Amino acid sequence: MAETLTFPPEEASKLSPYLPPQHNTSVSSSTAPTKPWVTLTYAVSLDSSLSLAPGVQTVLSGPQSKAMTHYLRSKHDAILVGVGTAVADDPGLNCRIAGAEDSQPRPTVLDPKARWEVREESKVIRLAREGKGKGPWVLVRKGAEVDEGRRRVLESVGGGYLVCGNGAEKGFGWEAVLEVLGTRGMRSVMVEGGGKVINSLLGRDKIGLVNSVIVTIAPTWLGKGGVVVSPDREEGKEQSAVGRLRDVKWCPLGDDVVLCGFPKTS
Ligand SMILES: NC(=O)C1=CN([C@@H]2O[C@H](COP(=O)(O)OP(=O)(O)OC[C@H]3O[C@@H](n4cnc5c(N)ncnc54)[C@H](O)[C@@H]3O)[C@@H](O)[C@H]2O)C=CC1
Ligand SMILES: Nc1nc(O)c(N)c(N[C@@H]2O[C@H](COP(=O)(O)O)[C@@H](O)[C@H]2O)n1
Repeated sequence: MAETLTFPPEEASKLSPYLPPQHNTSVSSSTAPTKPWVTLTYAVSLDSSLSLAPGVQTVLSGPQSKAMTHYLRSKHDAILVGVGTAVADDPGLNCRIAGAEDSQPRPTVLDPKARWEVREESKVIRLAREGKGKGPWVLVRKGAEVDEGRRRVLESVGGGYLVCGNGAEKGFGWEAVLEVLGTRGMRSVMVEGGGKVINSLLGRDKIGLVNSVIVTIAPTWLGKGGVVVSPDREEGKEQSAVGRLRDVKWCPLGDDVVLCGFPKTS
């Protein structure tokens, strides 16, 4: 049986400035879609690695910061990962906080070429079927060849393939991703990873898309060869475009420390 997690209210209150506005009502169909609030959140080692190697799931968060991640999931409408993570981790992408079982985020997978072999046994599908999570949305490029069996699996749990962008780009721009989510009533999205997703979201032309950053830092070095968070640096500049966070707060949680802050908006 899946574990149930608890996250103490005194810890939760420290995070509240960095969370999206909470809504008690469902979105009315007349509400114009707006860009969802984006929280970028992940766990890294002291050498900025998300995992030991591409395709390898690596536990970094201790129990308290893991509970924090699930608390964050309860505060967002959607949770987003790249297909690399979906393939490597077979993630559940649900919320397992006691008392927040009804606040399930919508799992969203960026998969331009529709290569994720989602099946009945995939954890996210099993959890959705058991009523412990929602059916995933898989964002694919216009013209992607979609497997009909996988489509049936997704749709059987209320998920599905969503076409994103105009097919002109290899992937799709973040603006297109957020538009697809906003149009479907998602007012907040928590981006969890992996490396390509995070580094692309911290790119030069993405300033203003990320509203807050919450990073768990685990007291370990994974060593060379890991999947590293390190966005491109503009030529001749002393830092990446996203630069330094403001209004920073450091919250120790067990052996880990959680860093919260706001990125540049312009
Ligand atoms: N420690 C942590 O908090 C986390 C660790 N991970 C780890 O990260 C690793 C996976 O990272 P990566 O291999 O870099 O894969 P990834 O999860 O970033 O997925 C990359 C793929 O996503 C798609 N994609 C990414 N950005 C896109 C965009 N803007 N538009 C369209 N498609 C886009 C592309 O198909 C790309 O090849 C795994 O080992 C996983 O365990 C993943 C999430 C969180
Ligand atoms: N917060 C955090 N700490 C770690 O140590 C991790 N490895 C991850 N990974 C992310 O969590 C997903 C798996 O969790 P569930 O099966 O959904 O509970 C994984 O896919 C990454 O997005 N996160």
